[in-house]
Order: sequence, then structure tokens, then C-alpha cells
Amino acid sequence: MNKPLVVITGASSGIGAATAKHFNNAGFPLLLLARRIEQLEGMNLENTLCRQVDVTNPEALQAAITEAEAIYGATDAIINNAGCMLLGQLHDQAPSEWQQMFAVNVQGVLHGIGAVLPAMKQRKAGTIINISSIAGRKTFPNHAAYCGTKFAVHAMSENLREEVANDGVRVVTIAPGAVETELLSHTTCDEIKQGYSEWKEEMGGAIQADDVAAAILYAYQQPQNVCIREIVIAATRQEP
Ligand SMILES: NC(=O)C1=CN([C@@H]2O[C@H](COP(=O)(O)OP(=O)(O)OC[C@H]3O[C@@H](n4cnc5c(N)ncnc54)[C@H](OP(=O)(O)O)[C@@H]3O)[C@@H](O)[C@H]2O)C=CC1
Ligand SMILES: O=CCS(=O)(=O)O
Repeated sequence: MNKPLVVITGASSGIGAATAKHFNNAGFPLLLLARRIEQLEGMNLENTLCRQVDVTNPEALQAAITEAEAIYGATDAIINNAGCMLLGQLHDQAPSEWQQMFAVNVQGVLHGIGAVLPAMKQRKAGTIINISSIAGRKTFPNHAAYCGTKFAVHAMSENLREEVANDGVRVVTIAPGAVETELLSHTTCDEIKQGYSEWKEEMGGAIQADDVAAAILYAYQQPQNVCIREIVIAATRQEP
């Protein structure tokens, strides 16, 4: 039997790219979304549609999903992974930085949910996987606005899970600690970047994007009547 369509936002690098490869290996047709289309296409995954979509644009997101569904059928899962981390302190962080984080990390997740949820409720099946962070459960230095976005992802996900439980739709929150990806490169303050890199070194290195991707696939591959509500995954030596 053909496997159903899985949509992944922010699939051009890091956790999203690793997740695309894991789901592709497991035989799922994919819709991969990000702004860097050349990175998506460069993975050369079969049974995969790649589209240049900024998750802050709900019309573009919806159009790409409609196009993919015409080829592969209804979306069975969306992995709302696109995100950015601009670490800083609120007394001097530029408003444009926290505006960008809230637009991508919070509103982008809402746009992803909105694009697939009505049909999932109607079909009484589907899985929404939101990539939050350990920074969605506790605070960290220089993370105030980023933590705000990830606490929001945790809250929205748990609220949504309760809203659609009786429709048979699963909502899963993934909360990684530090992962070796490009995420830190978005931060504009060199001192903060240096401190964060040293923190990762002190814990003997962060986990890899593949570790998170394997956890996402594991959660998704449970039977539809089993919902892994949250996975918190971090390096053993990550203390906070
Ligand atoms: N790395 C870590 O330590 C942790 C990461 N996370 C979360 O994991 C998720 C993935 O991050 P990670 O893989 O680490 O970092 P990367 O920077 O490697 O990946 C971020 C992805 O998000 C995409 N993205 C960013 N802005 C937009 C946008 N406006 N529209 C569409 N796509 C966008 C990027 O694609 P492009 O630039 O091509 O648009 C890229 O594919 C994020 O939500 C992050 O907060 C959570 C905990 C720990
Ligand atoms: O989301 C980012 C991971 S951490 O900085 O909170 O560990």
C-alpha cells in the first residue's frame, strides 16, 4: 500500500533536512518547504516535491500543500520545524529580531497547522508534529524572546492536542536541547555566540540532527491510536 504524504517545513538544513531523509528512507512521499529551494532540491530525494515557501506566508504554504496533495493524496502529517534563534538580551535586542522569531517560530507553526487541520478533522486522522525546544519548558541565559516563542509552541500544541483528541488527530511536541545545526548562526551578537559554543563544548558536544529525526519518525510511526505527546531529547551531559 502507498504511504501517505508528509509535509516538512524548514527542510533545507539541520533537523528538517535530517527528518526528510529519515522519512524518505521509510518510504513516505514528501513535500519539503523552505526559502532555500536549492538546498531542498540538492538532497535529490525521490517521491518528493520541493517548494520555495516562507512559512510567514500562509497563502504560499497552503498553495504548496494543495499542489502536493494533488499528486500524493491527503496530508497525513505535517512537521512544523521551520525556526530561527536570535539570542539576545531584551534591553538591547532589536525589535526586528524578536519580531522575526515570533513570525517564524509561532505564526509559522499556526500557518502550518491551519493549512492541514480542517481536512484532518474531517478525515478523523492525521498527525501534527511541532518542533519546540527545551527552551519551551525552561529558561536559559540570553533566550528571553526565543523562550517566549518556544513556550508558545508548547502551549499551543498541548491546547490543540486537547482540542482535536476526540477527532483522532494526534499532536506531538518535540523538545530538543542543543543540536549541531546552523541555528546559532542566526544570532547577531558574537559574544553570545561564543558563550553558546563554549557551553556546547563543555557538555562534550550537542546531539546530532539525525538523533532528533529518529525520535520524530519513532513518534509518527506509533499506531494512530497512540499519541506520544512530547519527546524531550538532549545530550546526556546537557545539565539544564
Ligand atoms: N539546533 C538546536 O539546538 C535546536 C533547534 N530547535 C528547533 O529546531 C528547528 C530547526 O532548527 P535547526 O535545524 O536547528 O536549525 P537550522 O537553522 O539548520 O534550520 C532552520 C530551518 O528553518 C528554515 N526557516 C527559517 N526561517 C524560515 C522561514 N521564514 N520560512 C521557511 N523556512 C524557514 C530554514 O530554511 P531557509 O533558511 O532555507 O528558509 C531551515 O531549513 C527550529 O524550530 C529550532 O528552533 C529546537 C531545539 C534545539
Ligand atoms: O532551542 C535551542 C536549544 S537550547 O539553546 O535551548 O538548548
